[in-house]
Amino acid sequence: MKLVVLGACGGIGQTLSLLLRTNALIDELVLYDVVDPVGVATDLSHIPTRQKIRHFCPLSKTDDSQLRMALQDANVVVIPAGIPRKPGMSRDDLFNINASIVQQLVKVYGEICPEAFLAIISNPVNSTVPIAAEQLRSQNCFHPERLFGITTLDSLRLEQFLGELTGEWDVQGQVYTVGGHSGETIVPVLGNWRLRLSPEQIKGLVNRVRYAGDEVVQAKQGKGSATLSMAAAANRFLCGILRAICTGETVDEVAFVNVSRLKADDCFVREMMHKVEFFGVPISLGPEGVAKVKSLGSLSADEKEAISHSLPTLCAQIAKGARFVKESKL
Ligand SMILES: NC(=O)C1=CN([C@@H]2O[C@H](COP(=O)(O)OP(=O)(O)OC[C@H]3O[C@@H](n4cnc5c(N)ncnc54)[C@H](O)[C@@H]3O)[C@@H](O)[C@H]2O)C=CC1
Ligand SMILES: O=C([O-])CC(=O)C(=O)O
Repeated sequence: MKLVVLGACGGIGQTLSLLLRTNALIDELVLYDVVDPVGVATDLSHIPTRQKIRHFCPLSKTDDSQLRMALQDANVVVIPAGIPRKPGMSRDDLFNINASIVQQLVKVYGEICPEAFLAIISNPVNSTVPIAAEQLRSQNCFHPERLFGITTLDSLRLEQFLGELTGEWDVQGQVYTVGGHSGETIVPVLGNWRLRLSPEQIKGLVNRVRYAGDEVVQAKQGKGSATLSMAAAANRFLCGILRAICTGETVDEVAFVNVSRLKADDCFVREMMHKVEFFGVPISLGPEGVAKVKSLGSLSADEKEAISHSLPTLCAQIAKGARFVKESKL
């Protein structure tokens, strides 16, 4: 199993690579960054595992030969490349820089390893994932069941903040977020836990999860956004993908995916799939990618309303990503 990290020298990339270094399902870990990853790779290579570690960096601003080599025969590709926010910025403010970074990396992915699972971390996720999809469509190699925006950090935060309120932290899978990855497009789904909380507690919890990214951006005072918790979130998600590919088990995850062509059991989900092309949903993953969208269970009136409310913003951010690719000269 070969896993490639594109943007491996950043705050997320380094921490995530550390976590992946000890994953026994990975035979070859490849680090790629425009900043030479030789130091990070050498450092990680002293951690004893049978995993092979390799590193690549472009030879010049226009060189893509090293990226091509990095991606050769990849099974899983994760992209944390791109700039992070500073206080006062929205994730959408990152669009102008990160859109081109993601598009360029995905173009080469499409040429070299379009069958690999592709997981995108770079913000704004609500637009970078549609950018990847549109770029791959233009190359006739889009596999919607293998493209993911990683929104796991929102669910991690929900689990943690719920734990702080209830004293119960072992709630993975019982609560999660759906929708997108920005402000009001993040919709926490509380399942039976909503019965244990007062309306004020629910309101406070939902608001904290939605704006938890800002909490970290402000605390880091201009030195970036969440890196350590994001690396933990991406590691959780990638461990799920690796298990699904390597063991053939069906694995449950939540991710921002192209819902319009997926199977779903739930009629609420099916109805929503007609209104929006990409949405964060609970999914069952198999060795070929997303097998189906899982049911959202019984939603509260507020959760349903929040989902409806998220759709116009999400649709606009998705369309912005697709338009960027259609108008680009890449
Ligand atoms: N999906 C999510 O929940 C989250 C997403 N993020 C996003 O992740 C991204 C990365 O964040 P950090 O690691 O904190 O940033 P960082 O600035 O520490 O690292 C980014 C890395 O990307 C590299 N890079 C830039 N252009 C590249 C290219 N063309 N090819 C390869 N590498 C390239 C940089 O050299 C740098 O090493 C940001 O866009 C941030 O907003 C951050 C937290 C959560
Ligand atoms: O807030 C940011 O810019 C980074 C991010 O997506 C998060 O922490 O959720």
